[in-house]
Amino acid sequence: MASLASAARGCYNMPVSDKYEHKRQGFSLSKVIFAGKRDPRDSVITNVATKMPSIVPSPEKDDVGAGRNHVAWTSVRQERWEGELLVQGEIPLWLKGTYLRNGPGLWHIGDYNFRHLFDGYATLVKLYFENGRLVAGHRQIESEAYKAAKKNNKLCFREFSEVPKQENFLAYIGEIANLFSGASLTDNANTGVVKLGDGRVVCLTETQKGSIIIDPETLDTLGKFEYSDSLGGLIHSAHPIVTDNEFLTLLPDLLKPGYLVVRMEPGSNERKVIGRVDCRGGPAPGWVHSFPVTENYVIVPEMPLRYCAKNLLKAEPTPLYKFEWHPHSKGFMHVMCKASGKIVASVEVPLYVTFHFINAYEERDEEGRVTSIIADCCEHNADTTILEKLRLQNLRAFMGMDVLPDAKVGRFIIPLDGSPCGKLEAALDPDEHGRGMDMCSINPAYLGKKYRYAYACGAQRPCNFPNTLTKIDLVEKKAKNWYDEGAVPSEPLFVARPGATEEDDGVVISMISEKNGDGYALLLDGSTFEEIARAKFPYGLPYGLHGCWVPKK
Ligand SMILES: CC(=O)/C=C/C=C(C)/C=C/C1=C(C)CCCC1(C)C
Ligand SMILES: CC(/C=C/C=O)=C\C=C\C=O
Ligand SMILES: [Fe+2]
Repeated sequence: MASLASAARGCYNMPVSDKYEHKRQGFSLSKVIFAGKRDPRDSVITNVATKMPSIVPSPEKDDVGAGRNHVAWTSVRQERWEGELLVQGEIPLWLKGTYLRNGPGLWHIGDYNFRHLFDGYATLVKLYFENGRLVAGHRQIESEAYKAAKKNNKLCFREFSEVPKQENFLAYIGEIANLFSGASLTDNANTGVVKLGDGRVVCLTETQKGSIIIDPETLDTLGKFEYSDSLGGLIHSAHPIVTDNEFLTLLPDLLKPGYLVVRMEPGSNERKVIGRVDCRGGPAPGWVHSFPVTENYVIVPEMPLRYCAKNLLKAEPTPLYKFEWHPHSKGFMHVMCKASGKIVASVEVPLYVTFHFINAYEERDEEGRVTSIIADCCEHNADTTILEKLRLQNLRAFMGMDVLPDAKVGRFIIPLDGSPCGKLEAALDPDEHGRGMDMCSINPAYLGKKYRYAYACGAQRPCNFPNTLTKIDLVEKKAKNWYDEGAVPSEPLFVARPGATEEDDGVVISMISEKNGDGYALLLDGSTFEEIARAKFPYGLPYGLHGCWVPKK
């Protein structure tokens, strides 16, 4: 057990093994005992499964509720917890498996507070469903960046907006040199989590070294996912396209502006090049947080929000962090044939800003020839201020003003007949979802295919962050919205009912951070979008980004 003295220093100085006694025997979850700091703000509850008393994480209640500091933007207090949750409503019996959600849940080291939502150390949350019951938990990912911060009580690697402070000029030069080799970049895998075709579960961020294998049951950090090829580069898309058959991703080339489109087989760590896209504008490739695919093509977006080598080197953040807005460089969409690597279209499109593509598909004529590609994304009306809005001080400062910039379901229409330009329009009236739009998912069986439904976060204004769950019907051009006043819901993840024939036959899982500092897991019916179950966590949940579903074998 940690001594009281070390406990008083808080979680950073305590080895994980000292902090917990933690066993799991099927559903009779045994002890989940936190031996850390005893603080009046820590709530003592009884573990639902065992009636064992346990101390569980709790947000700083004083700071939440009054609009000062929402639990969504408050660091989780303990490194891990697990317990069974009491379920209100009915969890369908067919729902068997684990929902995993990754995200930056710890935004400080000692007294030092991080600047941006994307800076936080990765917190994995799990919801394990079986027989209508639900076991939940969370755990910090043990990245090198997180471990070094704990050990040294300071930032040691470059995060999204944070750069370690150097003691002298020589150290500064050393750090810059390490930037070129990638050594000073973070491996804080805080963005997404994917299940590969071979069963390995990998947490990811935008640095390639931040690819970390975890155990979806225990949430243990198992080690780095090492790419065995020699493709090099330091960064990649945070959102590879992962199916049972392949892993596709984009590697931006900052030296000779372009992107490598690469593919990895299940069971392998070796990415192979499908082809290369050369950028058509600007001094650097556009930021590729995500990209879409169709059945036969990989769509490579070239956004006018571009990586910026100069900003990468800076110690102090610039308004757009490691990026720069280049409207004169224009925006493009490139279409590459997956089988041959040939570029079949490269069109100029209106300026755009997106983090997340929703889906894409091929439109065909009567003879079955592909005439165009439709690619949908959460589009921020070509306005980069969304990045600034995601600064923690802005998220925490909500005083009821309507400050979330408008966004829409942006639909790119990319002709394949050699026309030089594509179109970008709103797939439906953005007022249907309150002009907020991000954090999307679809039925994975419709990946790359003509589809009708998307699930995402929308807005009920006034707000400073997407605060609704929305089901978008792209045929009827209508949305159904779920809202809980003051709550911040995380990305809705659709899980199909086994054997379903309708696209929306399944459930939607989201995690909700409430305005009173509490949090709950929420299940909506995929079709009606009505609540079917919720389960309250014994502590408030920080906001999280992306999730995945790991079905029970
Ligand atoms: C959480 C999220 O959505 C995005 C995270 C992005 C990160 C951590 C980006 C990190 C980077 C560096 C540390 C330096 C190189 C550039 C860049 C990929 C932006
Ligand atoms: C949370 C977010 C945007 C919200 C704006 O409407 C973007 C997250 C990006 C990274 O995964
Ligand atoms: Fe993302």
